[in-house]
Amino acid sequence: MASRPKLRLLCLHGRCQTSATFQGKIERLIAKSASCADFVFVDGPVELPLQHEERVNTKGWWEEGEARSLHAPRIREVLSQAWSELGPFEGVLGFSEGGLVAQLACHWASEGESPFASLRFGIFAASPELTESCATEGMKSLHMASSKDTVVPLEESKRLAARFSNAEWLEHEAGHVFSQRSEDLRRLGEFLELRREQLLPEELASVEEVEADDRLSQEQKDEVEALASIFMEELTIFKPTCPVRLAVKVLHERASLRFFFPPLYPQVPCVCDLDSEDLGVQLRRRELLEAVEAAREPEGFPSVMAMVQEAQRWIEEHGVTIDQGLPSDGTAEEDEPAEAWWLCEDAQVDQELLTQAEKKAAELLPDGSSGSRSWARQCGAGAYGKPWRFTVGLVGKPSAGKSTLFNAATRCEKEAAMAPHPFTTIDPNVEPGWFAVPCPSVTLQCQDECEPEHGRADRGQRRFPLLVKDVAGLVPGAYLGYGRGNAFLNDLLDADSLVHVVDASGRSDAEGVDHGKAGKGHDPLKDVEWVRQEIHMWIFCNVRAKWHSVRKRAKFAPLQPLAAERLFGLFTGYHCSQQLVAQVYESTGHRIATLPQDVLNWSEFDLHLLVACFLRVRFPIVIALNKADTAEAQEHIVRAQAALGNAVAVSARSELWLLQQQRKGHLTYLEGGGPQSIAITEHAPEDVRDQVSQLRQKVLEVYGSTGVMEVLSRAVLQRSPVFCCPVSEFTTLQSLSSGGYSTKSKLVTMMMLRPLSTVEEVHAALKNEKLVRGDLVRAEMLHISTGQVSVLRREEVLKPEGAQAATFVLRILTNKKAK
Ligand SMILES: Nc1nc2c(ncn2[C@@H]2O[C@H](COP(=O)(O)OP(=O)(O)OP(=O)(O)O)[C@@H](O)[C@H]2O)c(=O)[nH]1
Ligand SMILES: [Mg+2]
Repeated sequence: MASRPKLRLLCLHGRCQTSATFQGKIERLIAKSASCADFVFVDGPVELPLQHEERVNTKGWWEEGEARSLHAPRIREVLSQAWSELGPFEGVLGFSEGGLVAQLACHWASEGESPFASLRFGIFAASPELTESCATEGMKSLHMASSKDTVVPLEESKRLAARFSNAEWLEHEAGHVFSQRSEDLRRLGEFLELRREQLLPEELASVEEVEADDRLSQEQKDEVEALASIFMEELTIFKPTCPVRLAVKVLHERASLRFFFPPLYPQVPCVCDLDSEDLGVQLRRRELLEAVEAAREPEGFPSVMAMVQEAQRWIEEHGVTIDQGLPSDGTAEEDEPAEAWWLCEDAQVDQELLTQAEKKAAELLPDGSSGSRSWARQCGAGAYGKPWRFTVGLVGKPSAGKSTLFNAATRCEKEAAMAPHPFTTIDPNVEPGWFAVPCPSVTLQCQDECEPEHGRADRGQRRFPLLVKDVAGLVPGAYLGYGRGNAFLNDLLDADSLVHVVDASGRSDAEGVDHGKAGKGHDPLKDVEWVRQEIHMWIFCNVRAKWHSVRKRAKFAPLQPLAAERLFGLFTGYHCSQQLVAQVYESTGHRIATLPQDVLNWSEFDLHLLVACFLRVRFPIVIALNKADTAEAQEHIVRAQAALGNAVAVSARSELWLLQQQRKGHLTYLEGGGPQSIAITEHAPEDVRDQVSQLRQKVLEVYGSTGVMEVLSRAVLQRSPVFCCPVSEFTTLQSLSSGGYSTKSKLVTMMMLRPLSTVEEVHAALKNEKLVRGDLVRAEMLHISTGQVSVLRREEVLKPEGAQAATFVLRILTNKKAK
């Protein structure tokens, strides 16, 4: 494991940005150089007025019209605070106005002013020059500039570079931006690596050297000493000793937690990071770090010990996915029968048992039923009190049309690659797309005055955003690592539900190779079964490989209380809580109280059933019978829809074509609509007219629409979300919008929340989005069908009536008025 510490780099945003937006702009650089440097962001001290369509105020470093000189006390204060709470920093990186601030920092460091003396280099992107000449002695620099920059001319950036001796120069064509071109990122990465080698030697320090360093506080020295006596050779202390940088091994040689003490630690928090080259650990990195962060002691107290212990506990608890792919831990029971079902090789899955388990699971948990159960809340960890940003994952075999559906669903200008050969897509594409929700304006008879935030109310529905994720094609045996195998399956983990894209034309075989019209005719119904089973086997094999660890706990009396936690913990890697797994466990007819005795007698079927039920709840799947426009598809679609509840005929290519023609001005098209939704413009070419008439005949008249919007909507509604329209008055139906203002138009704002959200959580979500201020005083609901108003209790759960999507018109009163 690397023994060299990382650089700390202070990043300064440009005018009209914030630390968060700037971080987003350079995220590729951060990702590429994460192993070499920590990127730390701070906000400028001047809050700029809200601009059109902005939801938060952006920041700047100087007031409007103020001279940008070396005399800048407000900026010095911000930087000094950053240095003592988040620093010290070896480097500074500034974009545009932030580049001026970076010059100030270099100047103060060159002059030896406290606390900036640690600073050794600067990266200046699209940076103007300070009016007064600043000191640059001892500073290395890299300058990024563009001849296409119309804000800061190239010449000015060149003059700035000339002020530094040995300046490195990097020119690009992208204009007034921080270039994210791979070539430029590589150069920047090399520059950072070199600084790291020069400034941070690969040398370790002893506890005595830490003790002897006068620059460190006694509290910091005491903590290092205590850690050394507890962790001994598991602890590494890096040189130089000030600031303190440590690493503690938490998983033998495979992972360490790194700690960095800012000068004011423990009064300000230490920085903690996970260092691991192990894939299993990296996959869980964010979760592990969240758990570790939550274990911090209050400020003023040493935290490293508690954080390391939490990491060790978490790793033990989640062992299943952490050491995925690692050699066995050797804990398999010696006395287990050699032919036991849980000791099988991966490839040995009893297909018959799996099919039976799926059937039983479908009876126990019919499609779309889980959202209305009392435990639907447990599905998807902890995002209550916030709007639900829903992600639909598109899965299916290669060339089924996933990327075409993705491009159609997201109206993506920069289209995901589509081609008639397998594995066109390797890395997942993620973009915002749209689905349709019932709009309450229809029943409330105000459709004409209703202007939804997105699009408009039409045919009783309105558009609502979601994220669509297009992943690589799945091939048989993916769970064993074929195709892109497990990496692909991992890409799906953040999806809230799945759309399985099936090539309903039957022209392509199981591997996705298109045999055209001459193809023998593959039965698309076979594909439908197979994808669910592939995901099932992936989870099943992962759990089965650790089954011995559940048995171990169930067998020995002192460990029995841990058996349930262990079993449920084996599922939490699929982004869900232990409580959810516990509820799914009970839905299979078992009782948690007798779990240790029961699981010892479990057959392979029992585990299949648990996995099948879990899958139905965690990853509900809707089928898109794609390529509905082809002649061969019709027969298959009729058969498939008769056999399956949740299958929609789709022609992704037609939807995409319509959107492209609309963009070219050849027609107008109401997305998701039927034969009447297309109006050809006067000057449309003849071939476009022909195509439209074919498309109407083959798709819209047969299936009602292209099916794209429909299939996404079904995928979302499977998870039973709650939709809320907050209004200021029921009489006017005027919406609440940003800042708590009410708008002139009716029912503008709609928010999607997780199933069974309470009134209190709706309030929290509205507050989170800055639609209301203050504490909840009273909540009222307008019954859309009767026009009656009722008062809601704060703990009241918002439940749909019947199978309809749950849409609520609410009036939330708080103790603070809108600003
Ligand atoms: N006729 C017809 N062809 C379609 C439709 N959707 C996609 N195709 C074609 O099917 C081929 C494969 O489409 P892609 O969208 O690249 O398929 P994919 O599932 O993303 O494939 P991989 O990325 O390789 O997994 C392309 O030639 C598409 O034009 C459709 O609705 N109708
Ligand atoms: Mg693709």
